[in-house]
Amino acid sequence: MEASAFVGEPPASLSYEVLGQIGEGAFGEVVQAIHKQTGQEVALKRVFVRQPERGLPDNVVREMHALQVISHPNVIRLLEVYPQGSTLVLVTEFCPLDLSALLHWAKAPISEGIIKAVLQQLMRGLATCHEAGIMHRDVKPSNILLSRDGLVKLADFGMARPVDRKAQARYTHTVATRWYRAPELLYGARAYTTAVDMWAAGCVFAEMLGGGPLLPGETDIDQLGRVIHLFGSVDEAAWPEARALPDYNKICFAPCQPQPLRDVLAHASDTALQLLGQMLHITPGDRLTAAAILEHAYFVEEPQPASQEQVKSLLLSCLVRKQAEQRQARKG
Ligand SMILES: Nc1ncnc2c1ncn2[C@@H]1O[C@H](COP(=O)(O)OP(=O)(O)OP(=O)(O)O)[C@@H](O)[C@H]1O
Repeated sequence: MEASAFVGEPPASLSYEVLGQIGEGAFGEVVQAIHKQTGQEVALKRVFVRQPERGLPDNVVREMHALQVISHPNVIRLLEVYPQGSTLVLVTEFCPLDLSALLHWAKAPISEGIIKAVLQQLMRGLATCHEAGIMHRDVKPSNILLSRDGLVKLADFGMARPVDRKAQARYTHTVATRWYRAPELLYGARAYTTAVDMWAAGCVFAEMLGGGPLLPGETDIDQLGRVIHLFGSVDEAAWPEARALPDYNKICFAPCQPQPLRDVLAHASDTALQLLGQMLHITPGDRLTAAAILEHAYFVEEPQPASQEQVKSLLLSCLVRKQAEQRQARKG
C-alpha cells in the first residue's frame, strides 16, 4: 500500500477518545485512545510536522514504510494515519506493557517458558522484517510490547531502514540504544546488516535470563570496553573487515580472552547460554539469523515456550501490581 493511501482527512466514523498519555519523545507524544464506535483500544503516535513544506520527518517515513510492508502478528499493526493540525497521527493497536515494564513488574525472575515464548515471538517478528528487507535498528526491551491477549509485538520502527542487498549503502552508525548497540556500530561502521538487530536481540535475551541489562555502558567507549571484556578481543582472522572500520584503530583495549557467559548468567540453562553465545558473536557474520534461531533446540527442549494464556496471565498480574503501586503513590 502507498503511504499516500493512508493520508487523508479521517472519515467521521474514525474518531477516537483519548484516555491519557503513555509516552513522550522528541518526535511528539503517544496517547492511549479508544475507537468510539468499535471500542477498539489504540495507541495514537502524534508526530509534529514542523515544516510541512520540507516533507515528513525521516522517522515517520521510515515507520510508515516499514509498517506498511510488514504484516505479522508479532509486529505492531498500523491501523491508519491521518493529519491533525500540525501533527500526523499514526494509529496502531494498543499494548498495555512493554518488556522492560514486564521485567520490572514481574518482581521475580521470569520463568524459562516465558523467556522462550518472548524470544520465539521476537524472532518471528524480526525474521519477517529481515525477510522483507528491513532492519529495525532499535531493538530493546521498551520497543518490545505485549498485547492484552498475550502476544509479543515488535514496535517503534522510527529507525528502520531497508537493507541494501548490494551492500553499497552507507548508513548512520548512531543507531540502536547504547546498551543494545552491536560492536560494528560502536566501531563506527557505515555499512552493516541485519546482524545489528541480532546483537540487540541477544542483549534482550540476556536481560531476560539475568534480570538486568547485560552491558549497561555509560559512554560509547565504556560500552565497547564492556563488550570486549566479556566477549574477548576482535578476532581479526575471522573478521578482517573490522580493521577498516572508522574507529577501529582509534579505540584500543588490552587483549582480552572471552569470559564464560556462565560467570555472568549463573542460573541460565546450558542450551540458553549456547544460543546466546551464537547471537552475541563479535563477528557480525557469525551471528545466527532470526530464522536460524527459530530452528534451535532451545525451543524444542523442556520447558516448552509458555502458551499465550500463560503470557497473558503474567501480563495481567504485572498490570494489577503496577496499578496498585500507582494508586498507593497517588495516596502517599
Ligand atoms: N502501540 C503502543 N501501545 C502502547 N504503548 C505504546 C505503543 N507505541 C508506543 N508506546 C509507548 O510510547 C513510547 C514511545 O513510543 P515509540 O517507542 O514509538 O517512540 P520513540 O520516541 O521512538 O521512543 P524511544 O525514543 O523510547 O525509542 C514507548 O516506549 C511505549 O511506552
